[in-house]
Amino acid sequence: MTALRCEDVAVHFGGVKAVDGVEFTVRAGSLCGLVGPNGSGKTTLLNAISGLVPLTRGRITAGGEAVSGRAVPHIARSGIRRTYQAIRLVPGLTVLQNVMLGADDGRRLLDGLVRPRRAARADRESRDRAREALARVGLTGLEKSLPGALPYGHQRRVEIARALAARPRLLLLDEPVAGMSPVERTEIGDLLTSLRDDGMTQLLVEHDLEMVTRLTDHLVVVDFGRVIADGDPATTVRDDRVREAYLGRRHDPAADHGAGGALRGRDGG
Ligand SMILES: Nc1ncnc2c1ncn2[C@@H]1O[C@H](COP(=O)(O)OP(=O)(O)OP(=O)(O)O)[C@@H](O)[C@H]1O
Repeated sequence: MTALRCEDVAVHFGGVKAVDGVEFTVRAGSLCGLVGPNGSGKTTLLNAISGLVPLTRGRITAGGEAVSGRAVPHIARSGIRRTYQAIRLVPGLTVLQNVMLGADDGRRLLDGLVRPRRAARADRESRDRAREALARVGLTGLEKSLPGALPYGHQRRVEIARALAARPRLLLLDEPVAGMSPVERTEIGDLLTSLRDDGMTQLLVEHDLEMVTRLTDHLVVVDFGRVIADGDPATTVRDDRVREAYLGRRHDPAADHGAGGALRGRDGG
């Protein structure tokens, strides 16, 4: 079954063709990697799927329903949740409160104004879901901490918990291990595979090709806003077009890694 389908998706910013005719499918229950050199259009694609940027052309569907053309809250309520490249936690709220923001689909706030009793029930539900999500990412016991007091790797987990609290059907992850130590990267990798084992569909943007090849079921490689390779990770990563996109010459990107290192592509960012 198809969880996500992008058909001829284009996002242009004036003359910049950030995404230009992208086609790919993510199978339900799979962990799909989306890789490519710096500036190849990965984040723009995640933004397009989550409704943050409008499509110049094309169509995106999730579980058969149209996503393109919908507003961000509608897409979020339809079960598509994401994390961001830069951590976006609210510093003045506790870990639990931050995660509760993900569990709440906006109705709690509305109910609070007009139906206080129903709001109290929704609040309890959000709290339960948030605790469940924190347990899932291994952060039980840190509910009352402020995010700024936690190590960086834990803050990333809080972000993932916030997305999980909505019990999404599709989780978009934008470089969830960026800036992490090798141990933290391995732990997050284990978390993503265990979520996949639970049946959660994920689209993972990540620069570390060795990690992506190891974790994912399927790999989509983009360059200059276009898909240049798509398929089984081990084969795809050795495709000549992928080698050339990363290094501008024949090379084996997957073999070119130190532990935890990441090939950043053309500009080495
Ligand atoms: N809002 C914007 N306005 C103009 N150009 C943009 C905008 N957002 C992205 N771009 C450009 O679109 C291209 C694709 O950017 P995008 O951030 O999607 O790439 P990326 O593959 O996620 O890069 P990275 O790996 O460095 O995060 C780049 O040339 C970028 O400068």
